[in-house]
Amino acid sequence: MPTEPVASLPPTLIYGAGAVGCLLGGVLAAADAPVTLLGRPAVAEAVNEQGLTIVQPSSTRRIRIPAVTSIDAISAPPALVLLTVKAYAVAAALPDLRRLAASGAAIVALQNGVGTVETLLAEPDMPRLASGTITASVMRDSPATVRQETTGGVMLAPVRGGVPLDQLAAALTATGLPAGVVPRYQDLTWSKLLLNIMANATSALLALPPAAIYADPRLFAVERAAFIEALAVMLGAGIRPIPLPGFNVPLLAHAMRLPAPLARRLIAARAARGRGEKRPSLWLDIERGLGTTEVRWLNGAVADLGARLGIPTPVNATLTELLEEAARNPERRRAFAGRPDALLAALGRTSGTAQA
Ligand SMILES: NC(=O)C1=CN([C@@H]2O[C@H](COP(=O)(O)OP(=O)(O)OC[C@H]3O[C@@H](n4cnc5c(N)ncnc54)[C@H](OP(=O)(O)O)[C@@H]3O)[C@@H](O)[C@H]2O)C=CC1
Ligand SMILES: CC(C)(CO)C(=O)C(=O)O
Repeated sequence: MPTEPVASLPPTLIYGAGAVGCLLGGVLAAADAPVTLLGRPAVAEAVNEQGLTIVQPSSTRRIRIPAVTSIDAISAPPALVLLTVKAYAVAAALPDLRRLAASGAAIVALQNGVGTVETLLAEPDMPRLASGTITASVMRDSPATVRQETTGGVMLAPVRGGVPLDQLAAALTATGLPAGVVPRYQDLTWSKLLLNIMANATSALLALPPAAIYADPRLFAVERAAFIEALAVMLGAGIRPIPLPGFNVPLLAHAMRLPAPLARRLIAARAARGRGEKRPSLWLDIERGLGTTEVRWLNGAVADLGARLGIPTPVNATLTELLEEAARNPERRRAFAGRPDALLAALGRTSGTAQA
């Protein structure tokens, strides 16, 4: 029997059976919530045949959850859609999302970065929208196995129209993933962006793990400058850092503004562990060889808002450009892989100095 918070969750479709989608769908299905996964054929086939294996810090479970490859195969129209594709895959999903919205579904966008909510808001016929973020780090080990690498939870925020966010938060919390609701989606998405830009673009370009980025004071200075730029554009737009499950973002923002050596001493060790064994997302994106990454929604969003507000964001703008070039052209990435001096030079930072 599902517990009361899970029983009150309306029929829910997880659109994007990847690491995050499988974790959220899996924990809800394990608690008997009415969830269906929508994913690629290899994933749907493996999940339907073998069940979905969820590895969490304190348990490993195999869960039965129906998986489909098309919205035409769903038995009843969902009332709720958790959108869990990458930000760069949202455009291709729009025709499905329009049909789902037309049949009454509310859509919760769980992408990292800033821009997906705005894309959905531009859709005139999506009256019920919300935003969400997950702070746990999740990897896919095989088509039907996902691994939650770090503890964390989910934070949700309304965007437009009525979305049963309190029910969703209560259901997720009942499954063991602490979840809450905040009033302003901009605070939510930008606070998560602050976490996501840390040791992400630099790590992807250099093919070095976050621990190596934080160990080098010159690279830490780049991280700190990118973070402070992002914070400046947020504050300039009236957006505030807020606490997210497992991450005190306001305290992090305070620590980052301390002098660089002190900031590094306070932040480096915790930040290096933030993703567990998972590589930073932009590194994973670039290695998939699709020619695209989520950098436009991360550092790129900082540069875009900075340009609109007249706030300089040279580090984020350059990291966006370099990563986009490297995603399109592997030769460009080879120029930086394992070569901090080359990246520092491309960022206009004299090698050997730790500029603020
Ligand atoms: N993994 C993590 O630890 C965290 C990720 N996030 C964010 O959550 C979002 C999802 O990330 P993650 O789960 O890691 O990404 P994944 O790439 O693991 O999952 C997305 C899945 O959706 C599939 N997909 C994309 N478009 C469609 C479509 N039209 N129809 C069916 N399936 C589709 C993808 O298939 P294919 O690959 O073939 O396109 C992929 O299997 C991202 O924005 C990410 O930044 C947030 C917090 C933590
Ligand atoms: C940083 C993390 C793990 C969650 O906070 C994340 O969002 C990601 O790696 O994509």
